[in-house]
Amino acid sequence: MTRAAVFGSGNWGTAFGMVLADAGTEVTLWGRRADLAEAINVNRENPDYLPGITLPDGLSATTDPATALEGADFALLAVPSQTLRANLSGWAAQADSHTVFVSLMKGVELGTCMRMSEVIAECTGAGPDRIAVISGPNLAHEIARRMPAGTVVASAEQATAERLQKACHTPYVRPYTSNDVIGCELGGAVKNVIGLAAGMADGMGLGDNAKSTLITRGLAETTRLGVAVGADPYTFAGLAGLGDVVATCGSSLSRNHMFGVHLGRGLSVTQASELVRETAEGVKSCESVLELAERHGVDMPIARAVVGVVHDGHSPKEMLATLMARSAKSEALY
Ligand SMILES: NC(=O)c1ccc[n+]([C@@H]2O[C@H](COP(=O)([O-])OP(=O)(O)OC[C@H]3O[C@@H](n4cnc5c(N)ncnc54)[C@H](O)[C@@H]3O)[C@@H](O)[C@H]2O)c1
Ligand SMILES: O=P(O)(O)OC[C@H](O)CO
Repeated sequence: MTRAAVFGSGNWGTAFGMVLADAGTEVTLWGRRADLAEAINVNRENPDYLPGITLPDGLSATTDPATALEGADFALLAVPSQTLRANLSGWAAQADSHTVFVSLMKGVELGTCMRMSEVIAECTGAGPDRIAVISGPNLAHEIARRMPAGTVVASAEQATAERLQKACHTPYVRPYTSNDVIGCELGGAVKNVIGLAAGMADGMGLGDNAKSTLITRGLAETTRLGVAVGADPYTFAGLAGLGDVVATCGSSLSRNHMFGVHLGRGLSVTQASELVRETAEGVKSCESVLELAERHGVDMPIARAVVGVVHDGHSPKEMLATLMARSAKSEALY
């Protein structure tokens, strides 16, 4: 039987643990809190993140990373992107030499501008055949209710992608394989930044044309960055690109979207953080995405405008004025 350790018992770690278990994979969920692990094991529920959802039998929880990793074919990582490096320094040595590390995260590390698969490679020493990424339009609360979705399982090694695809294929999750790890990761990380901008537009009541324009031009600048760092531009037309940006920008279940809505309604970053208490990756990753773009000489006006609001004290109205005042140009798709 395939075994998986899932690190992070928040929304996505728990929901994706359910997917794996429903696909017949034996899952051990790691979390920091003993009381939450006990609630999961005894009550078959994660009351903090997915209240009212009964967890499948093939899923148990622990606070001990070694127990989670014992015999694991896959170690799936669903912690905040900015803590991954510190987390892996405590866990990596306990993994078997064959364990495949899988990023479920959608962020870029501050300071280094590394994608999560790059952080994994550096911290674990795993080669490309032992690294994978899963990304797509996957709102945890819908998946946990077994509502249908597609997703992308990406690894440089096709055999790794196919093994992981099998380990998470259920009647309600349809995983597609890809070899474009860079494109899938950047699609996931940058859509959170676009989601913040679209949320601000919604919060300001700017209408569907404005939001659609942000989605489309946001995808263009995401693709521009992706191509500059080695991604396949077509990946951004797929589930990990277009698919995810549409789900994020359109859903009130998206934390990034809702964070932006609060800002657009006039709340401060501190007030929005208090309302959206869960991980909204774009709030931090907008800075690392923009820095990555600048390192590669790529223009990302929407990401720059989001950084202006979230970190430099600009108002969403100023963001709108800045974006609309840009000089006229032809519509390059990236
Ligand atoms: N929620 C979704 O719908 C969804 C879907 C796809 C991808 N993701 C991505 O998955 C990742 C996790 O998101 P989430 O929704 O599960 O977030 P969450 O806020 O629901 O859960 C985060 C988990 O990480 C834990 N955590 C926080 N700080 C930690 C630390 N320093 N060390 C170890 N653990 C720590 C928290 O206790 C919690 O269990 C993010 O990168 C997110 O973009 C989320
Ligand atoms: O809640 P968000 O904004 O982190 O989005 C969740 C997923 O990434 C959507 O695919």
